[in-house]
Amino acid sequence: MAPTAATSQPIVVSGPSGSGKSTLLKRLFDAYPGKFGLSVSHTTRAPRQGEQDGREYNFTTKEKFLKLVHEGGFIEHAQFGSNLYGTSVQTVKDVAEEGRICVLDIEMEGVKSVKKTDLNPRFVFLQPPSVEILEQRLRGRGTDKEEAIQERLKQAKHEIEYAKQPGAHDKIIVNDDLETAWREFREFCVPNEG
Ligand SMILES: Nc1ncnc2c1ncn2[C@@H]1O[C@H](COP(=O)(O)OP(=O)(O)OP(=O)(O)O)[C@@H](O)[C@H]1O
Repeated sequence: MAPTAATSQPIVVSGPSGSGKSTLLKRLFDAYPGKFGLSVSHTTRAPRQGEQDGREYNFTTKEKFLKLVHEGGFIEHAQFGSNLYGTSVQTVKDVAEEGRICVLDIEMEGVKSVKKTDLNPRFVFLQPPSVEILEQRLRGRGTDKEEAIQERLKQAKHEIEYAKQPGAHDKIIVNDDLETAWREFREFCVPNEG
């Protein structure tokens, strides 16, 4: 069954690490069960506590990852720190075939690559109120080592610069007050619900 254009257009959610993507996506999925589906990314990084293969990520080896790259299996892939991350074409197709709106949670290089495909998604960028607040949130989350935090902050500055380019995103949401950000995010993802 072919979904209608309005329902099949994927949504690309991007923003620096720690900008609140997971927080807002969790709310969205809880609020609208069955409506959206995440494309599960591939990664070569080790699972964090509580993460499940095939749920947060498809955890894989560097060798298998590179094989899929050669086969043209990724929409986008990028290296962050010493780890590879990617979104496979197949996982996006899998979501659409289930009749869900596919949500892609990807970073800047991925956003640029998706723009080269024929997926025609809508792009929303989550922006931290400032780099200082982003740093506080990353520390508060307690999942990253100092080196990783510094790497994420450096990358965040590039993402924020890129987001300033006209046409980079359809919507920029500053995640200052969480409730305000949630309202804006929900309105973007589900435009017709008052
Ligand atoms: N508006 C907000 N005010 C205060 N804290 C927030 C807000 N939004 C998110 N946070 C907190 O900031 C931290 C980072 O948020 P989250 O893990 O959702 O980021 P992320 O963009 O998914 O990061 P990653 O890309 O690394 O997975 C979390 O501890 C979260 O609870």
